[in-house]
Amino acid sequence: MLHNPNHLYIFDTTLRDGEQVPGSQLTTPEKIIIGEALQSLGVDIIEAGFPISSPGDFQSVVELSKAVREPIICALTRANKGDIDCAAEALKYAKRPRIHTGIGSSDMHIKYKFNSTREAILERAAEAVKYAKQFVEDVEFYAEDAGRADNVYLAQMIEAVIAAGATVVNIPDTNGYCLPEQYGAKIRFLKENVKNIDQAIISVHCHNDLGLATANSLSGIQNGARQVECTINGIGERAGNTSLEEVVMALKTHYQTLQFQTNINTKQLYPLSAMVSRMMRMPVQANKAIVGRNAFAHSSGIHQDGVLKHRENYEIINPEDVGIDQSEIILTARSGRHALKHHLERLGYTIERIDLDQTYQRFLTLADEKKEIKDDDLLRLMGEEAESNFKNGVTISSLQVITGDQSDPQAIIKLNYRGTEQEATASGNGPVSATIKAIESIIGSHNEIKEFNIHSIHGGSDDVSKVDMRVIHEDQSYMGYGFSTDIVRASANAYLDALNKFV
Ligand SMILES: CC(=O)SCCNC(=O)CCNC(=O)[C@H](O)C(C)(C)COP(=O)(O)OP(=O)(O)OC[C@H]1O[C@@H](n2cnc3c(N)ncnc32)[C@H](O)[C@@H]1OP(=O)(O)O
Ligand SMILES: CC(C)C(=O)C(=O)O
Ligand SMILES: [Mg+2]
Repeated sequence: MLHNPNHLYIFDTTLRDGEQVPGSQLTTPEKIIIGEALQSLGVDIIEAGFPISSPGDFQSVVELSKAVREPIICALTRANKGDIDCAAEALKYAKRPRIHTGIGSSDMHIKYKFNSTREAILERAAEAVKYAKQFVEDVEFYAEDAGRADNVYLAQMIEAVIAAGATVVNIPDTNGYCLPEQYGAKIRFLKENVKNIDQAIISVHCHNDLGLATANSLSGIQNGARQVECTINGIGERAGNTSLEEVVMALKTHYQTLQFQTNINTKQLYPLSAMVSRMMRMPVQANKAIVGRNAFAHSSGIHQDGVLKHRENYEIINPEDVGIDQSEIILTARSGRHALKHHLERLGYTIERIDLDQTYQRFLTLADEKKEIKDDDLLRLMGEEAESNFKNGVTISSLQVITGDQSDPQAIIKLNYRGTEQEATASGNGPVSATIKAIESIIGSHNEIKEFNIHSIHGGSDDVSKVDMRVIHEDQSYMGYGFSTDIVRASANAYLDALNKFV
């Protein structure tokens, strides 16, 4: 098979090996949705299923072959005629079909799975490839448990299946046994000792039982493999398979050293990871490389300061490259003043007007009580601070609003302003507008409101609403926040919160 020597073929087996995870079985429409997303991601080969295993899996391979036309569609079989007939039938609508057949290659499997001999198994391997070739040109052979197989015997088997017509030879570390150096040396051994190896592409298929699947795959690639078999989020039997996003981002990050290209649009990695996790009911662990919730989250002060000064101090990948908007600075009791200042500024606080050291001490007390400090906690913290800082600030002593569809809404408000209680009434085209006008008539100035958002904190019509607004005063912008079960009162509170920052 002719191929660009710098192209690394991405063989995705999320729908086959990934789907072997208990509880993660997919319906045919779900498989098609994921298959189409894998096509858009740019994978070269999709292993769609194991057609003999059930009528449902057979049908999924048929439907996926019809729906997904760009990548090669591959179906798995054992080394027997029945499986191969079934796979060929399931693939009959595929634009570019591949049959993936194979058999165990370790002495363990030969003796304890097949109760057979090396010679007989080698013959069955070559026979299966020859038989599959009657149906499709593209036949991949897997030497199951190659990780534990004797290299000399493995080389004989690989030579025989290439002679029988295999276009791709897959060397699986089925049980995730190998160390990276051992696995790399195995691939190199095959490169150097299989006479006809240049007539096929070597594929790596590693499992993660020792957490080495990605390292082993890269080692295989560095020693001559040109196809990598992987799954989204690394899902698969037991501890899983090589994770697609890890191997692709390792190749991209180390392009100067490894010089391999893939067709993967890496910006789709995170959205696809989330989709697969949801559909396969497999949560992604928080510290999972590339796509975990914490992969681009910084929570300790020294790291946060470093990232805020220059992102690359603590990030080797730009989160946007994998489809994540931006890194996160998580506020905890391990955060420092730089991180706190960053979030306060983001929320619209003018730091020059705040005693950062004092605020930080109050923040630490709160952070020791709570694991993570969210925006609402900061707003509450700053609200309390505002109350003590703005002893002479404007506060509401009462608010009455009349609204309905018979007349313009009217607000009657009493404010504590400059040491006295003052009252005003105003109407507007809505209850909030009437209230703001009433406040403005007491303070004697009009300030433009640029942004105005109302959110419910937990959902439900009896919820506390949170209002944020950006108020422009003398060309400066001030954020105001207000909370109340009454959205008009929350809006008035937010306006006064902003106002108290410049009054
Ligand atoms: C490493 C991997 O991921 S391999 C792929 C694993 N995926 C699956 O197993 C898919 C789901 N499996 C199934 O639906 C079923 O197991 C089937 C349809 C494949 C087979 O079901 P059954 O015929 O009932 O057999 P069962 O699964 O119990 O046993 C497996 C048989 O296949 C044989 N076998 C296993 N691997 C191979 C192989 N690569 N080539 C030929 N025969 C094989 C076993 O020796 C055993 O045969 P035996 O009955 O002569 O002892
Ligand atoms: C069927 C083969 C390719 C496999 O999944 C393995 O050996 O892990
Ligand atoms: Mg596997």
